[in-house]
Amino acid sequence: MDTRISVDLESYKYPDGTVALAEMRLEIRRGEFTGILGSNGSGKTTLLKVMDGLIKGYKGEVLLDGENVLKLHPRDIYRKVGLVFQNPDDQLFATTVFEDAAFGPRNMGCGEAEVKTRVEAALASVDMAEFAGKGIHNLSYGQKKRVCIAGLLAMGHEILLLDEPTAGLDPMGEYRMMELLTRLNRDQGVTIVMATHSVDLVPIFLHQLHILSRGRLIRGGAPEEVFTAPEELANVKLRLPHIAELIYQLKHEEGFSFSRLPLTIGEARREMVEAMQRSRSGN
Ligand SMILES: Nc1ncnc2c1ncn2[C@@H]1O[C@H](COP(=O)(O)OP(=O)(O)OP(=O)(O)O)[C@@H](O)[C@H]1O
Repeated sequence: MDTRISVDLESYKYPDGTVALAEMRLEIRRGEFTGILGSNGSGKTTLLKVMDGLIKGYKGEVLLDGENVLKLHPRDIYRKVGLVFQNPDDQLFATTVFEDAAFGPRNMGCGEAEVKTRVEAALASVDMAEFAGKGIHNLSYGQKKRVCIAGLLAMGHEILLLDEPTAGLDPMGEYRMMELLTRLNRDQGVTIVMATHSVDLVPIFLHQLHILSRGRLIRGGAPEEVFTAPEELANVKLRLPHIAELIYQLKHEEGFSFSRLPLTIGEARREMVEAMQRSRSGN
């Protein structure tokens, strides 16, 4: 997999002197589904804005497909990368769903036939085709989030940066949003980076995880490499996924023998069945 975004920052300070990012080094590779996990104020939104070229004035370098983001024309960034804000009301502004999703392609100079094709395909990708004529103000919060994503897909973005896409959604809405992002990633090859607090959803869906605390990268890797011990996560105001916490307690407090820390219900079930079999056979 080749690198699409490379972040190598010594530091970024907001104008009021707040150091929001420090010694931040990470890579986003083509086709990966990556999570940026951290507690409130850890620097997730700032990092996404740095990747999208919205924040400048940092010490260090951010590369998009090998080119310095600060030297690229905004048009060349937005052709490839799209940022979905946490609150859809900060992003949507047209009166209808179709018109909102059409804004980007029209702005890129696409003719009306091309705009229609792109918008219809993008709305279908996010399961919102039947809402094309509906007023934005009549949509639910979760539907608005989908329209935000459709607007970026209609522009043909290959990389989506999403700021807490599951925030404010009900449990089924969270799950459906993660399934939608998984589909875009797996079936359409969209590289996805999402900021989140949602430790329970992350291991089920994501390939890579970067944990931030106070603007610094604490650890990174596949979810099973990152979620290993509750103490380390508690230090950065996070926790293990519930299922991993249960297995961790059974192992460390009740003496059950598990070969590894499972992160999903399916993995936990397998581990428990194996542990029971070992216990019955006396091993
Ligand atoms: N415009 C700004 N001016 C000054 N400080 C800011 C600004 N925006 C963010 N900060 C500060 O930078 C730090 C990182 O903020 P950021 O919004 O990136 O965190 P976050 O991890 O996205 O938080 P949350 O999970 O609460 O959305 C915080 O200390 C915040 O107060």
